[in-house]
Amino acid sequence: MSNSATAARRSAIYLLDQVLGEGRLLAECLAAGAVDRLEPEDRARAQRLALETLRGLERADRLLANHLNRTPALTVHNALRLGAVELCNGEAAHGVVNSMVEIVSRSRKHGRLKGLVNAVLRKVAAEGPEAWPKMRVPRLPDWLREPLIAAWGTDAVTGIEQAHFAGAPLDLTLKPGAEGPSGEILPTGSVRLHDAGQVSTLPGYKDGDWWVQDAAAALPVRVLAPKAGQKVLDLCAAPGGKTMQLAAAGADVTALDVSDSRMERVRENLARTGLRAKVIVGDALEHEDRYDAILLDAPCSATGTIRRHPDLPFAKDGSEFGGLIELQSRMLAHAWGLLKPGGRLVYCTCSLLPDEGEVQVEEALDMYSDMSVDRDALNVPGVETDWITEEGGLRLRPDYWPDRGGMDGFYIACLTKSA
Ligand SMILES: C[S@@+](CC[C@H](N)C(=O)[O-])C[C@H]1O[C@@H](n2cnc3c(N)ncnc32)[C@H](O)[C@@H]1O
Repeated sequence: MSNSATAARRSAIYLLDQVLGEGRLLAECLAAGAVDRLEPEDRARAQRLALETLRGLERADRLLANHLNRTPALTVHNALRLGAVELCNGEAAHGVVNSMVEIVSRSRKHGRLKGLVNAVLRKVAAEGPEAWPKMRVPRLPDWLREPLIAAWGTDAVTGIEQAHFAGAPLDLTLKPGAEGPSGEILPTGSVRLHDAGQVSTLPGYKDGDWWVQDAAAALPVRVLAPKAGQKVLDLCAAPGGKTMQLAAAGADVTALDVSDSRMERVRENLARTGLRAKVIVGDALEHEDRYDAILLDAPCSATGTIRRHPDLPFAKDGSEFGGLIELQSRMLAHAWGLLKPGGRLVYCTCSLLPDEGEVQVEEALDMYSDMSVDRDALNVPGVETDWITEEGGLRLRPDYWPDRGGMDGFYIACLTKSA
């Protein structure tokens, strides 16, 4: 058994402890340096193992419950969960079991449970791989499942859960005229790679020919369709996928975000791709100027991104969503004031909850007499008419394009201000 495989597993267990015990998002843990001491390959492995375990958590818990009289301490439970998922995904039993026994035996507090870990994982190794594919697709927790069923129906939520369990391929947005790695060209124009490997080693990365951006996330700028030279504000810009699209279209872009560290990513992305934008760190609600077009990609529950962030349903409980919904409507009101008469504003969120999408736009249309929806703006390649909503927005869900590998959940609407 290699030390490096065990180190990656130990870090994966730590990440699981943080998500499932402390309610922290993986992105927060990684940004705080949780796996920085590992070699790059082991770092990637630790992250992949944590993600796979969270995706398969319900199945792992069901298998383990057959062999546990009571639930052990969280970190031992997480070692068992990780071991069960690896075993059921075809990893060799001796490596997984020995590694988990070693990790638990080194714990001062839980070392005495190494025998239990050994016995339980051996049983899972014997029966798990055959049982695994017959088990139901893991469900979302009720706090999220129930409002989604109320919004989209049970069949749609089952499809969304299948998409979450399958995970996400890697989508790229190409700079106009650039060539990217060869992959599937999606109807909306993004390039999809099903087995991408390490992003920074793909052809064209260093030359800045493309950037990683889910196909759904690439649509708001296509809907806004900025013209060269137009003065455009990207109001919540970091890490900058949409800023780069706006700049690549030749717009005069101001990118604003409240987070200094996230804005650093925008600067790096612009430098890598050779694109230009004015970068401002500040509060969207305090920004003053006038623009021809505005993109408001508002902070939201991010419930549309669970394919790539399976930690979210475990780290969150919905308690902060009310505050986000209020912030979205204040941001939309402020952004509306920054838009010139005759201008266009795209409001979007990577949320599956209508309160952060359809309802925000319906309420805004009632509130502002100079606001109307531009349905024609949704006439972009690859957008299906079924995705267009009653109030004239675009609803995207992870269960769409099931044969292609799904897409992020998103809501997008183009609002025009009377001249
Ligand atoms: C959905 S993300 C934006 C993603 C980005 N548009 C992209 O395509 O890469 C929402 C962003 O809103 C920012 N944000 C949250 N509150 C803000 C505020 N009051 N003013 C400006 N930005 C804010 C967050 O820092 C976060 O980067």
